[in-house]
Amino acid sequence: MATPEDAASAHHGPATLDRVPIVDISPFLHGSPAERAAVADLVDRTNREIGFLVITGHGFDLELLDRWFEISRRFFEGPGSAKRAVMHAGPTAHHGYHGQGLSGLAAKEGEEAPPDLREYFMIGQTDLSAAPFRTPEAGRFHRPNLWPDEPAEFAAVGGAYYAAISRLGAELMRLFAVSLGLPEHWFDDKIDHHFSIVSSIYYPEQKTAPLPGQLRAGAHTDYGSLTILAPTAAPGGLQVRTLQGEWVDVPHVPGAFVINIGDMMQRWTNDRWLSNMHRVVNPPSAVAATSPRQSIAFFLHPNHDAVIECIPTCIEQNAPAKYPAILAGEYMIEKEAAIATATTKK
Ligand SMILES: O=C(O)CCC(=O)C(=O)O
Ligand SMILES: [Fe+2]
Repeated sequence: MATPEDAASAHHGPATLDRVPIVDISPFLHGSPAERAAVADLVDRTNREIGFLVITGHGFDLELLDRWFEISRRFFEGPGSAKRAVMHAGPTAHHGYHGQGLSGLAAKEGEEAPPDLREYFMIGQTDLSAAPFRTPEAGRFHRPNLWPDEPAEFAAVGGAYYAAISRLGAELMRLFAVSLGLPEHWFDDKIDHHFSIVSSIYYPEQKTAPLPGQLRAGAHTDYGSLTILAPTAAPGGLQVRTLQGEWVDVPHVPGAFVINIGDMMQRWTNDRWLSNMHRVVNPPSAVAATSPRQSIAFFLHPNHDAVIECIPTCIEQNAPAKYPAILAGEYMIEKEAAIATATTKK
């Protein structure tokens, strides 16, 4: 959203974070008020200055994560016909399989962008029987999932992952609330019928050299409130751009998640927090032909009818509210329309 240069001049001197911190959040989940406040303050600083953090001590079921990686890998390594059978239905219908596209993620940032060297599968809410999912306005955001027949456990494990990571997402929103000086439960009723997406991503081994400028994932920002990413330890990984303009590797810590802020959260916080640029680089050529990579992203999108307007604690004397109120769903529709325009201009 805002460029690092904008954010740097708005808020910071030179002593800003130049790497992604690793934060143990268990004192927030289980500690005393003072321990909770210490984690929350660190998270506020991190979200202002780099927009990315690596969290340990989150208590997530890592066996479920491993299982989902394994089932996903079998799907991606399986036959093309099985993938085509669950192809997503169109540019605004995300659920299902996405093959390598026509242009990369960086196209929406106005860059020339050859296709990203990846494919992915997107899952939304798995049980749409509750009333908030059944209104006419909700339909656009809550489509039925498409499930492949093979691997047989795909739907069960993918659905279990969606439910479990949604619970961690809600806990992190509580941590964010405290970090912003809000009551802990401030976001709860804004995410109780969220339209989040789990994206299981596969970056194949590279048998031929990438085109000039072609990456596993081009430089971009995420759109939602927060992203929870589980990467595998493979060469050719995630990088984030610091406020000083350097690309730095996001450290890989076994069993940890990478958390980052999306554009909606930057807007919600009146640009106090940074939705930062990141990308996935190619593996070194010596190992590229034998180095596939996987990651699993959870994009937390609040309720489609949540009002995104300047959070009260983010209005300061020298920072009046910058953006008009907008519904989270409308915001995403505007975003998708802008991206469609940017990518068809190429
Ligand atoms: O695979 C990764 O490490 C990051 C993927 C990503 O940034 C995205 O899909 O938005
Ligand atoms: Fe991303």
